[in-house]
Amino acid sequence: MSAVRTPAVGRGAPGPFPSVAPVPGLRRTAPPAPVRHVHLGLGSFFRAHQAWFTHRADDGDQWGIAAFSGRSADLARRLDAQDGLYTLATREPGGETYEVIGSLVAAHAAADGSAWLAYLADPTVVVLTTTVTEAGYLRGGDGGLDRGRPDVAADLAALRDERLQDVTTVPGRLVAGLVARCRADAGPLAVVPCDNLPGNGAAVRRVVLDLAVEVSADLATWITEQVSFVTTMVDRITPEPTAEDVARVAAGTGLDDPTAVVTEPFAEWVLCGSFPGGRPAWESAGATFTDDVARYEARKLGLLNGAHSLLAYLGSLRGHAEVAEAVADPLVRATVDRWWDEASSYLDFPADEIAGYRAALIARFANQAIHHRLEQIGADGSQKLPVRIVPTLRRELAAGRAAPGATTALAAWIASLRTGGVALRDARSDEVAALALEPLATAVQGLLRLLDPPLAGDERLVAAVVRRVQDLA
Ligand SMILES: NC(=O)c1ccc[n+]([C@@H]2O[C@H](COP(=O)([O-])OP(=O)(O)OC[C@H]3O[C@@H](n4cnc5c(N)ncnc54)[C@H](O)[C@@H]3O)[C@@H](O)[C@H]2O)c1
Ligand SMILES: O=P(O)(O)OC[C@@H](O)[C@@H](O)[C@H](O)[C@H](O)CO
Repeated sequence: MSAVRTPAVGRGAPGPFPSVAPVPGLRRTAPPAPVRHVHLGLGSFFRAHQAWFTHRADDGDQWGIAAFSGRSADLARRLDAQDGLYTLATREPGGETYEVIGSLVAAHAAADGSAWLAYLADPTVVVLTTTVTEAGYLRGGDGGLDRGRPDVAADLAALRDERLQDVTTVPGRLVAGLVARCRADAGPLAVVPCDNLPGNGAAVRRVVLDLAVEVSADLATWITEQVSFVTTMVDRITPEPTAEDVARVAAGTGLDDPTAVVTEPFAEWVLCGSFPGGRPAWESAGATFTDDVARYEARKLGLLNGAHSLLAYLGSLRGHAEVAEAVADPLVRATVDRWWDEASSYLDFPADEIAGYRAALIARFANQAIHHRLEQIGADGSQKLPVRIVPTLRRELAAGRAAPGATTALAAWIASLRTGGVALRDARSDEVAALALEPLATAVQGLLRLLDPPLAGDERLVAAVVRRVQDLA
């Protein structure tokens, strides 16, 4: 991996700075690090965040990562053709810098079940990270595994029949890998979810154990004893790369890299939990290990992600396409501030730190070099709003306050569904679309129920959301 390290750029570097010199070619000139870490969900964020932290870690050359795409084979094939190497472009308004990331040493298609099982049965593999979207864990309304789904039932049947390579869902793949590990007596493993879900360690542990116990009680016991589930707060704004991004990276580096990723300079990773088999020294690359991750999660999910969802729906209704554009709109910005005032009262940080965090977020959102499409953020509203907006809304309502910021966020989602703000892409799109077509009051009640059943029983809230949807439509 040392053969592909580039000069330290990006996080902490003073800006603005010009594009740096071309990176080395996208083929390895030295043997890669041994695989000790497996990742599921080979998307842009993993490449800008977890793989980058490992690349930057002091002992990164001991920690190769084998990553599996969530669904498609194309990206894995392209990365494989480049020995897993790819360009990470860090973009500020004043310029772009490039690193070739070397920590990804093998890229596999989702369907490569035999490789998945072989890695997880290998005692030298001790870390498993995931980025599969909030919806990918298939949690039901109570947070447990949604057992009513046909794909979950099919995975359970495959696991019981020992057809471990036939599973298709994320919980199914995790459990199949753990069956292989248990059989091989390969020892402890840390599962490290890196999606925007509060308490993501406990959330993933629950769906995994819900499925495992149906396969066998012994398997569930083995998982309880051998597998730790680490909770993480992850942060780095990384939009889906466009063809224009790839062309700009090629122009800046002199190398054609179809797998290039564009990200912002800021990066944060806060982790809580044990790594019984060891881990990379991610703290040497800036990660924080703590016993109390919940307050970091609450701050990030409420202030950053909550504002992102508000920007997505309200911004698109006002004709904007990207975050930087939407946050520059005074009406949208004022609503974000209102939402932040509401969310901030429940955060366990000193007021000056919250003020600093908010100011930094405005600068991050306003970064016009990052083309973060509202449509990407607005996907899966039924999964995201319950963790980003609803907890604050419930507390505000319990305190007898009207919560206009939170109310506007939910109303903007509903108005967007009814009048075409961001295009509907949702894990529950059939239900969401059908509810949105109902007469307004029925639609509001049904959609609030989908987010959080008690909200639908609050008549004052329903009336307030109805009025707000009418204002926005
Ligand atoms: N992009 C960001 O700025 C960012 C920042 C913080 C956290 N995250 C988290 O990372 C996740 C992935 O973001 P990304 O930008 O890499 O997205 P992406 O679309 O580039 O990649 C997502 C990966 O997850 C897989 N996937 C998606 N849905 C799945 C499903 N239902 N089952 C199995 N696999 C599935 C995809 O195949 C792909 O491999 C987000 O959903 C979020 O929770 C992203
Ligand atoms: O990635 P998602 O789809 O969960 O959410 C979209 C954005 O809010 C999110 O990706 C943020 O950019 C990110 O969480 C910043 O760290």
